Amino acid sequence: MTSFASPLVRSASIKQDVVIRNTVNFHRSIWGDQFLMYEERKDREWEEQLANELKEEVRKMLIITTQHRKLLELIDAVQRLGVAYHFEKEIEECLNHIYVSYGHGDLWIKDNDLQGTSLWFRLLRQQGFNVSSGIFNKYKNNDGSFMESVKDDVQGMLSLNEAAYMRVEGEQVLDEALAFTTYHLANILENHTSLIEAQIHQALQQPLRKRLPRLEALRYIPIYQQEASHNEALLKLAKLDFTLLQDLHRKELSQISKWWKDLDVSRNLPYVRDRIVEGYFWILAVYFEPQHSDARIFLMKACNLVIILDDTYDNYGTYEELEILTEAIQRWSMSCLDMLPEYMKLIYKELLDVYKEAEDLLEKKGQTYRCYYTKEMVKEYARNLLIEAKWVNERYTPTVEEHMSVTLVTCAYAMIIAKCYVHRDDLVTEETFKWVSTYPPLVKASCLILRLMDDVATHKEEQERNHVASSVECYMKQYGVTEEHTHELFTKQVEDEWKVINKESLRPTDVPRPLLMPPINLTRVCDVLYRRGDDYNHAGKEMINHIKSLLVNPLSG
Ligand SMILES: CC(C)=CCC/C(C)=C/CC/C(C)=C/COP(=O)(O)OP(=O)(O)O
Repeated sequence: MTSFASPLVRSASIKQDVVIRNTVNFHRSIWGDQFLMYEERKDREWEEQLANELKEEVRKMLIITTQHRKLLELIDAVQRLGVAYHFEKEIEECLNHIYVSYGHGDLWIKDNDLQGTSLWFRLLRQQGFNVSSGIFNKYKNNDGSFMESVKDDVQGMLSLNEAAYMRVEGEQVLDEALAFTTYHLANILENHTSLIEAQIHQALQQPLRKRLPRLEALRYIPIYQQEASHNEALLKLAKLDFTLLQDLHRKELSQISKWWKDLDVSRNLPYVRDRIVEGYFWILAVYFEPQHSDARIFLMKACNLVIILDDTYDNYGTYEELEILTEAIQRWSMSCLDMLPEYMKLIYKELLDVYKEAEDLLEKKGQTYRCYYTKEMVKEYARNLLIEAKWVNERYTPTVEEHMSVTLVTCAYAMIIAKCYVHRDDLVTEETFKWVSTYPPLVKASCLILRLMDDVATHKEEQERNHVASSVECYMKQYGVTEEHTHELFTKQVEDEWKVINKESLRPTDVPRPLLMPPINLTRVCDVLYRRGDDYNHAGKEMINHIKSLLVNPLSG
C-alpha cells in the first residue's frame, strides 16, 4: 500500500515547477545506421560443414599428441586462435592429465626450458590448477636475483612475463619476474625489429590475461600463420570460425539496432547516449559463442536500459522525479506507470517489458528465480543511483568508504554479471544468483576495477558537469593528495584486484569454473575501454579499428 510519505504522490506538483536540468551533449553515434541491415552469407551451409570436418581433425590432434610440451603448445594455439570453446572437454582432460603427472611443479622441470615451464604454469593456472610458482626460483641466483641466462632467453622471458600475470597475493617470485621481464623486454624493443619484437610490444601493452578472446584471435591468426610449425587444419578452422561468428554477430547487432530504433531513443530521450555498437562490443567481450546468442540479446537490451537509467539519474532527472522513479522500480508494477513524469514512462515500460519477456521464456523451464534475483539487483541499483543523486543535490562529497559502498553497486557490474546467467543454459542454479548478489571477492574485485579505471578515465569530463564526485575526487579530498598520486595508487590497486580474481579462479571455485568467465571477461573489457581514456563514450582510433575488424571487415589472408 502507498504510504503517505511516498514520493509517488508528489509527481503532480513537479509538473508545474520550472525544472532546471543538466545538459550533456554526448556526440551522436559515429556508426550511423550501418548495422541496421543484415544479409545472410550465401556460403554459410557448406562453410559450417567444412568447419565441422576441421573440428574433428583438431580434436584428433588433441587426443593423439602425447608429448607434453607439444601438447601444451597445441592447446595454447587452440586457445589463442579463439576456437577452444569447441574442445573444452578435451582440453580439460589433457590439462588434468598433465597436472596429475607433474603435481604442483617439481616434477615438471627437467632442463632450463624457461619458455616451456612458463607455458606449463600459465596454462594450468588458467585452467584453475593451483601449480606452485616456486618453480621459478630455479631461475634465480643465491642472492635472489634472476640469472643472467634468463635475460638472453627472449622467448623464455616473454613466456614468463605472460605467466606472471596469473599471480596471486604473496607470490613475490612472480612480482619480481614481472618487473624483471618487463624491464628487459622493454630494453630489447629499443634494439631490434622482428616478429618477436611485435609480440613483445603487444605483450607489454596488454598481457594475455587481460586481452579479450575475440581480439586475441584476430591478433594471433597472422602470427600463427607465420610460424613454420603451424598446423594447416587448425589455422583454417580458426579463420572459418571467425568468419562464421562475425556473420552471426552482425545478425544480432542488426536485431538489436532495430529494437533501439523502434524505441526512438534519440527523439524520446535525447539526453541518452547512443552507443549501441560500442555496447555490443562490450557484450561480445563477455560471450561470443553461438550458444549464448539469447544471452547476448537479453544483455544488450538490459544493459542499454542500464545506460538509459544511468543518464537519467546522472544527468537529466530532477531529484524529485528520480525519487518517484526509484519508488516505482521498487514496486515493479505497470500500475505505477501513471505516476511517472511523461518521459520516464517509456523507460519504465521498456524495463518491465524486457524482464517480462525474459520471465515468459524462463517460466517454461521452471527458472523464473533467475529474473527474481536479477530484478532485486536492478532495484538495489536504482536505490544507490538515488543516493548519488542526493549527494549531487546536496553538493556533498562523500568519504572514500561511503563512496565505494554506493558506487560499487552503481558501477552495475554485479547486476550485469547476474544478467549474464539469466539465459545461460548450462551450470547455472539458484546458488549462482545467491553467490553474485552477495558481492563475493571475485565480483567485488571486478566492480572495483571498473569503478577505479572508469573514474580515472572519465572524472575530469564528469566534473565539468554537475556529476557526483568520483572516487578520484573523494580520495584526493580525504587524503589531501594530488591527482597524479591518486591515479598511481588506483593503478596499483587495479593490479591487486587482478590478484584477487586470479586467486578466486583457482580450484575449488565458489561456482563452476565456466561461470567465472563472464566476470573475468567483463574485467578485461575495462582494460580495453578505459586504459587509454574513455573508449565507450568517445571511441578512439584503436577502438574503432577493433569494432571494424570484429564486425565489418572480412578477415584478411
Ligand atoms: C550493452 C552495454 C550498454 C553495455 C555497457 C555495460 C554497462 C551498462 C556498464 C555499466 C557501467 C557504466 C554505466 C559505464 C559507462 O558509463 P559512465 O562512465 O557514465 O558510468 P558512471 O556513471 O557509473 O561513472
